[in-house]
Amino acid sequence: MSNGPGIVITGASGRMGQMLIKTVLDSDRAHLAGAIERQGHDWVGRDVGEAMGGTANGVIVTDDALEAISKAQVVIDFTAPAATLAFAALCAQARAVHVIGTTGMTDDDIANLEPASRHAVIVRAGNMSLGVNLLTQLTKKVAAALDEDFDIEVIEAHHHHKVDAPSGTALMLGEAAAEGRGVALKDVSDSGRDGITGARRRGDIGFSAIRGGDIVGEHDVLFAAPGERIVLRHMATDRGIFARGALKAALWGLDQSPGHYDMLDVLGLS
Ligand SMILES: NC(=O)C1=CN([C@@H]2O[C@H](COP(=O)(O)OP(=O)(O)OC[C@H]3O[C@@H](n4cnc5c(N)ncnc54)[C@H](OP(=O)(O)O)[C@@H]3O)[C@@H](O)[C@H]2O)C=CC1
Ligand SMILES: O=C(O)C1=N[C@H](C(=O)O)C[C@H](O)C1
Repeated sequence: MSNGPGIVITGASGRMGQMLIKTVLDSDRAHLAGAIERQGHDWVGRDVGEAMGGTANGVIVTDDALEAISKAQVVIDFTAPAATLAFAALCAQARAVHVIGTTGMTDDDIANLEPASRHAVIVRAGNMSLGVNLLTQLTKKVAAALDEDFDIEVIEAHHHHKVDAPSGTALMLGEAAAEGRGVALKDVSDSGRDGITGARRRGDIGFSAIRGGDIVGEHDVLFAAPGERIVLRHMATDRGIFARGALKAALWGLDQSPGHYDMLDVLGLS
């Protein structure tokens, strides 16, 4: 007898895909209903437990996403923007909760999720950990309390495989800082400085990205003024924090009406 709702994991062979599979298998509140990989991937047709180097668990990796999703209540998806948009359409069709951790989505990509969110629950966040979501609220408060004498910089560091910058988390923190200041991030964002950039513009929110080794994810929000600095910091040392957040979002999403939600909604921090 299987426990709780059936959850499908996309991008099963990925760093987060494997962590999510372990987290769902360890949970007594849900069960693993499917594991999806793209067509031609060498995991397709194999038992996912064995493919991960462990014991068989009876879930065979498939490239037939619609078939897998139609048998589940939830899809947890940490893949890539184009794949996530395609999975959103399938989740809407199957009325499955779609938990999206994928980052690097453009404003157009996010707008393109809207039709799906009219039929199914979407929970999307660039970071699913409790710590980072709490940090967004602290960032907003500090930014609201300080004036533009304090330059705001978001500094992030990740492993050398990461393909997008600034990270989804850095953008969440930048949005929170902008909200605290009562400005739109798009009007004050400054990322990718290189060459003769000119002096820093008062009121800008800057972004810097470090890529190296196996860094799981580190984020500083720096408030720098003449004579003093405040640094708010989050350090992730284990991808399990993101997977546990995603599972929490999945279970929460089952009780919601169709719509587009984030982790602040799930954690009751909004
Ligand atoms: N919100 C959060 O809390 C977190 C978000 N992330 C985000 O999650 C995403 C994945 O990160 P990570 O696991 O490190 O990346 P990986 O590259 O390790 O994994 C991505 C997986 O998605 C698969 N994939 C990509 N495109 C498709 C497709 N079209 N159809 C099916 N599968 C596809 C990849 O397959 P293949 O290998 O064949 O390309 C791979 O298995 C990133 O956007 C990252 O920023 C990461 C951690 C936390
Ligand atoms: O790609 C990663 O690894 C991570 N991505 C997310 C992001 O872009 O912020 C979350 C976490 O920092 C790890």
